[in-house]
Amino acid sequence: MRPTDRVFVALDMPEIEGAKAMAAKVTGLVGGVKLGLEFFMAQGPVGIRDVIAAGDLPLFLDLKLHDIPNTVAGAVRSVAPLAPKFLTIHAGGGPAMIRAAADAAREEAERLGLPRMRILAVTVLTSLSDEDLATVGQAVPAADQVRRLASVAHANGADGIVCSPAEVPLLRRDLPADFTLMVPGIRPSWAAANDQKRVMGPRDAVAAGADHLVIGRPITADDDPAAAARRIAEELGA
Ligand SMILES: O=c1ccn([C@@H]2O[C@H](COP(=O)(O)O)[C@@H](O)[C@H]2O)c(=O)[nH]1
Repeated sequence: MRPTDRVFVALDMPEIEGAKAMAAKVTGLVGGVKLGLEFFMAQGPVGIRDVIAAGDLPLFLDLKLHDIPNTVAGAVRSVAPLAPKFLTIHAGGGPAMIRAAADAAREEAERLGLPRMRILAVTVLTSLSDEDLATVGQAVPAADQVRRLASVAHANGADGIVCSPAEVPLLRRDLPADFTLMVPGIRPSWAAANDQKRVMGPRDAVAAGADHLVIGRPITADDDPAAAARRIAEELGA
């Protein structure tokens, strides 16, 4: 994989033209685009198709599905025609929900004759600290909870997980090499942390064993997004 292929830029914005323009600015400097709740709620599947058709970048659809197994399986089937490379669900939905999503992704890809989307299970959001977890009644360190949820996700057919860079070294020891670690909470030394709490720089995250990095505001909020993406690519060895 080329260093730039590791980076998915998070296009967290509501407008189609803004998302297309940002994707165009960073094409060649990143490996794909991540469209999530802000864009999907505003523009839906039609908007997703529009952004993807305008460029030539793989899609990471970050919808963080979390519901009963039957409902999540239906949602996976509904987005399958968009052919995302990756789709997120919440690992906290439990074993049956994860299994339902993985089965639906496989069956629907076969039915439609499309490449199978990879199901990634979100473990503990990178915006949460150990103290935040204790506040909501999970009195274990984030790293322990991530490890537990990663194991549940792997055992139930997920293709990988979303975790913070801080947990990557531990998970790389526990999990097979082909289990994808998709890692947000990436902050180059020159970028603000914003609402992220469990963070690391891009080079350190890859050195720790991350497969892909999700990077939003350090690129998209910069006065020159292409220059920011280039600095990150250079930091990764491009
Ligand atoms: O635990 C998680 C899961 C998903 N995300 C998403 O990644 C990007 C990060 O954006 P930044 O601007 O680089 O903070 C964003 O779209 C989140 O929804 C995450 O941050 N943490």
